[in-house]
Amino acid sequence: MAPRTNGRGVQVEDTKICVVMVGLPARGKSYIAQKAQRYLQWLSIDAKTFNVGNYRRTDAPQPSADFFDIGNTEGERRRRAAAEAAIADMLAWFKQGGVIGILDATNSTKERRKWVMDVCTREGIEVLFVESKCDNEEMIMANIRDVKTTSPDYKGQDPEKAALDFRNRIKNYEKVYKTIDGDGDESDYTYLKIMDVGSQVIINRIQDYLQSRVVYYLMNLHIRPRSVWLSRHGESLYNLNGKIGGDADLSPRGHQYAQKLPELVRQSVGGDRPLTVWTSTLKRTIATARFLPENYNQLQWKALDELDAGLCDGMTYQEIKDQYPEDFIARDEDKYNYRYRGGESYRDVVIRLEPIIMELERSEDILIVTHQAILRCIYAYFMKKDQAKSPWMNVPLHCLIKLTPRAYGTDEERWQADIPAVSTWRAKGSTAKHEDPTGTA
Ligand SMILES: O=P(O)(O)OC[C@H]1O[C@@](CO)(OP(=O)(O)O)[C@@H](O)[C@@H]1O
Repeated sequence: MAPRTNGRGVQVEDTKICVVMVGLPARGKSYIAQKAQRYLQWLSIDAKTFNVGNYRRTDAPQPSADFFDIGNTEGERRRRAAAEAAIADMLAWFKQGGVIGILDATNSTKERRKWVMDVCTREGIEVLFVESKCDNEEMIMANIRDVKTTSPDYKGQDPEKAALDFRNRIKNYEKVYKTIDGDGDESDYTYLKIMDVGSQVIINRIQDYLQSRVVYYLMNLHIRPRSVWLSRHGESLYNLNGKIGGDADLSPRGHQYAQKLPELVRQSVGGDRPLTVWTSTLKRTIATARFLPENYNQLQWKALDELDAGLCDGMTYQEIKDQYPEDFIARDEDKYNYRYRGGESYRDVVIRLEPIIMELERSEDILIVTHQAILRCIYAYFMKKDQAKSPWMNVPLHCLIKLTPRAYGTDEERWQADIPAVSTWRAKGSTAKHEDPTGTA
């Protein structure tokens, strides 16, 4: 589409994209859809998933596998009606300003894909097909296990019967399923085809920046089991004094935490499996990671440095309130968007963390030793915390957090080191140097 100007002569993007999932059931389409939605929302790009199955489920009781047979005309009529309803809602959502709509369905025939393509093109919406093609039995089985325990279609049913029914449903789809093969009309389509969860990918006719961002992200996803460990640095001398920013050394208790960290990590890993360690380039995170075993690879990232407080760097919250009272109030009113004079906002931090998230998605087990604001942003990505709340989250010092991504969410465990530290958490409106977030002192 032609770019629009915003009145000040600056070109603004007017792209709207419908990401159309393609593939047989149990190929991880919903997983891909929800990951893409989360990634985009975290980057403040308005994205929403429209799951056709949910529309089908609202109008009738749970059907059996026969319902999905191509010869079942009533089934076909209802499945088509569900797709129409989902698309109608998506188009209405685009009109209200939505940017990336994700149509989560099998879209397994060329006819169905052409229909979606025509409807979207008429409305000026770009279409990006994302096909997950997988013949890996192990992965399909894992997905079936997951579906039969989590899908609303099989709620309360005998798991064995559910698995059998689901397998029959897949067989019915297999009768009509056509992969996007670049033949005929489809050779002009924009698509990403992911084979066996990333072992091979095919990309066709990617048109613009936003599409390429989505495609690059999806290419980096994997579903091998792994965890991400997060820790703040040990208590610093600045933390003790209630000062923000800076590049201070650890306090004596901070050093104790550094000595304790290898044991905490070993406990949470459940063995001697080495992790890769990422720190910031600031002294307090590097010092915190220095006793970790030598076979742990360590890497310093500038992108993991603490939120830059600009002119306020090195001040206490009380000093900021005294010297920049308006800024102090503005930050409390909208902490996510407030940008320190000459420094950064949480929104800025998310943008600079994007390559970290991309690299995390590509990687296996990683331990990140970083700072309060940075940890909040990374945590928010995995745990789907919204922007208004995440900058106010309490992330205690001397605590190791383990996040384990699963098919439909992320599990969290915490290990608190038995080493006291000040609290750097601050309530809205307060300038207290150290507060107790639980209120129990
Ligand atoms: O956004 P707020 O809540 O002010 O928290 C960020 C602050 O956390 C601090 C501690 O108060 O980070 P750090 O973990 O690096 O010590 C400050 O340096 C930083 O400005």
